[in-house]
Amino acid sequence: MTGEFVLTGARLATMASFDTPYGLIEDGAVAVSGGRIVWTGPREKLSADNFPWEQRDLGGRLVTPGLIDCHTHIVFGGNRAMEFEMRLNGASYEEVARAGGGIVSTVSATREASLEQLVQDALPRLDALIAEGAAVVEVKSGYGLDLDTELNMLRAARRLGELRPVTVKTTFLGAHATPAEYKGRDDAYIGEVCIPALRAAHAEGLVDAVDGFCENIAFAPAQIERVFKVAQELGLPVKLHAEQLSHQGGTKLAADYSALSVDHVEYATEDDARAMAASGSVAVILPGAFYTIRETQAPPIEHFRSHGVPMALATDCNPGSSPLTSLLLTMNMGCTLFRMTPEEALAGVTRNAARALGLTDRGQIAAGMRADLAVWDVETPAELAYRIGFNPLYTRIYEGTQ
Ligand SMILES: O=C(O)CC[C@@H]1NC(=O)NC1=O
Ligand SMILES: [Fe+3]
Repeated sequence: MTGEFVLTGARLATMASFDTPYGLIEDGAVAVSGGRIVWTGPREKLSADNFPWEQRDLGGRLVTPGLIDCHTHIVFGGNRAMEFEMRLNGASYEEVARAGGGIVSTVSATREASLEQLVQDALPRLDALIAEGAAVVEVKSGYGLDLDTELNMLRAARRLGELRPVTVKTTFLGAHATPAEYKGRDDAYIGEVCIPALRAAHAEGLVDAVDGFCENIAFAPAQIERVFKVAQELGLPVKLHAEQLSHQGGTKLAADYSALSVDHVEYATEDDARAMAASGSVAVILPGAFYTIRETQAPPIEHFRSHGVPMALATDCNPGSSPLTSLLLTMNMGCTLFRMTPEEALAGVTRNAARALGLTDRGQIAAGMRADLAVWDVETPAELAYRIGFNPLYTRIYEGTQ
């Protein structure tokens, strides 16, 4: 189904209003033309004269906005199952990192991989996300840590968006770790590799946003700020992995730069939440990493709620701390591990995830939005977060095409 059509008999979780939970419209209709939603509302208010198009009755099925995974590292070489075993033998995530494992151990496999190999390795991960209704996927660099490979990763990310009916948003993450050849010389790496790679990637049109890893096993706020200053000079928005394993003050820095989002935030404080509320930054909650590295400090959901900080949820799909390619399981984890409500979880992979990527025409079912929709064989929206390991997707509509 493509072109102009009307969906009827749909329970619409529009995520577009706060009047009712999920912005729910019980017996709704959606008129689509040119890949856009041109009208939506209760079926009885649909004027067939205005939209004399093919109608398709969805039989009462639930319709949500197409899902959005706003934080992934799905482009990388190799895998890290052996570290999984190390941790099962008692090594902590930080001990693995300090022993030369962690991020830098994926770097050599990524540097050795061709562009085509990086694309082919990532496609199954992308397909798994699409199979659960994803319409937008953010993809970061950060496993090259040299100029050529950082660019190759972002080229692979762009290629993924050409090969599949999905929107790929790219994020430069050169400040992910210091590579072995710069061990103990973080500042030199930032100046000699990371920043030149950012400039080159931007010049090639490969960068939609800039990220960093602010942590005691990665970079200090002052080092991240060097990268953020260049992002600002290039007119690129920023986001930041912050307060994941400890409190380093990355959140405040990100808020100072009006970051689109601050991600992980397990160790964020109420003051951090206030700063994020003031800057309009989204808290991106990543339960897959919390779960995989057996973290014990949950993110301050209540502070985000009370200060009106929008919360997104994402897989953080990466080979070390979150080998997760299910947004539905991510939603379940957000509820079960962090006590987010099912409505917050759905907002986390739709409306708020769009905001975390600076997208204004995704993540909601409303006139003017792109016609990215997911149709589900469930009665209620809560079932999407409730079930574990079950994918009830009936069909996916991407930019008005089923
Ligand atoms: O272990 C990896 O490969 C990525 C870890 C991932 N990156 C980051 O900044 N925080 C994480 O948990
Ligand atoms: Fe991450």
